[in-house]
Amino acid sequence: MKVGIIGATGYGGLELIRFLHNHPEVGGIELFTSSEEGTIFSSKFGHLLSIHDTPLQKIEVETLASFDFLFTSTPSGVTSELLPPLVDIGPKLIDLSGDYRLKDSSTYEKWYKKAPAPQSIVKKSVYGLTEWNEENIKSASLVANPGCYPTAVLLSVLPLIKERLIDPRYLVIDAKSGVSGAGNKPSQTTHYSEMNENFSIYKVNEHQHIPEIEQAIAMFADSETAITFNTHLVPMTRGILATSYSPVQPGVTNKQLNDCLLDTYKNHPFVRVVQDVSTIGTNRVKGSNYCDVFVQLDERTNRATIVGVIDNLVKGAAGQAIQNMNVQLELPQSLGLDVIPLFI
Ligand SMILES: NC(=O)C1=CN([C@@H]2O[C@H](COP(=O)(O)OP(=O)(O)OC[C@H]3O[C@@H](n4cnc5c(N)ncnc54)[C@H](OP(=O)(O)O)[C@@H]3O)[C@@H](O)[C@H]2O)C=CC1
Ligand SMILES: CC(=O)N[C@@H](CCC(=O)OP(=O)(O)O)C(=O)O
Repeated sequence: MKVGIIGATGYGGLELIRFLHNHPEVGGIELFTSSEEGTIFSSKFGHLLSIHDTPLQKIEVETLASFDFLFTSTPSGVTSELLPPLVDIGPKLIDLSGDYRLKDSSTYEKWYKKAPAPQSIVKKSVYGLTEWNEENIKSASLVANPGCYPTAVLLSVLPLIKERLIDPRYLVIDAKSGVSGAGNKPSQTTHYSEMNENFSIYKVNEHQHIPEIEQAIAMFADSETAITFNTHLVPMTRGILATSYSPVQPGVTNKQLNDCLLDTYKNHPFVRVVQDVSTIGTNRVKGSNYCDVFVQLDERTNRATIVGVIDNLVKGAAGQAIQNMNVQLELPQSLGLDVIPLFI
């Protein structure tokens, strides 16, 4: 099977290469660029010496049309124009950007401040939160891979909202991310001397993942809600930890909350329900496709504390994208993704 990666030089692209390299069904991986055509990949990324010594190729629809799968890992606003001519002409498309996640074009315009993709194509796209949308992903021609924060948040809160154990009207989400979440383009906020030894909040009440989380809560848990969601930058490279707070419905117990998570994910290899809070943390999932979830009822306030942890570049991006490819091919979800977290 022939696979192409557009945006291969970015962090999401590099993680796609790392996992697809070991995927038994992938015969060839070809890498595309908008800015460095002809550059030998391993001359730019030394860790791929003797693994990817091929030149980066120019992005051309005619060339891309011959692939079985195309992964696009580009900034928002790129695939809204690039992908429409490729839909339904051959390759299955998996887009890691936010361009096809939001079903309402005016919502995309408002939060991303960019022109939306054509509505007819957005309509065809399938939201790739694997554990919650497997049946639709199977037959999708275009998968909109979820955002990194939404993955950590949704996998932890959706079961509890769906089973009406918590009240999503008062859901408050406090999320933290490592710096690789911002991609490889240098900026003032990610500059080492300004980010190191610093812990900051950003995009207060205006993060573009707010409408994505609300849309998914409506889609999978049948609840309309307006969430409070804020994001923080932590001086580390990888990882997201999202802590959500919500009142529980009257009479709900800690056991019911935990049983709900355990029951929801009993047949899902990548979501682990953690019982002992001392074993939850970004280094327990680092480099892997796991999402660890945790819930505990505060009996004093009758509010639940709900935690979701992922590696933003794996379950939050490349790993989930490959998990979706496996679903589309009706292969075991963990094929090519079965790695132990780095931990130390
Ligand atoms: N980093 C993360 O944790 C996550 C990122 N995402 C999303 O995935 C996408 C990729 O993220 P990430 O890898 O971090 O980003 P990076 O900034 O690290 O990489 C993006 C890559 O896109 C390519 N690119 C830039 N402009 C264009 C263009 N006009 N046409 C085609 N390619 C272009 C560049 O490669 P070249 O110059 O070679 O073309 C660049 O290396 C983004 O939409 C991001 O929001 C989603 C989940 C998690
Ligand atoms: C740390 C950091 O800056 N993270 C980025 C992640 C964004 C992202 O991946 O954006 P889309 O998925 O919506 O394209 C942010 O908060 O904007």
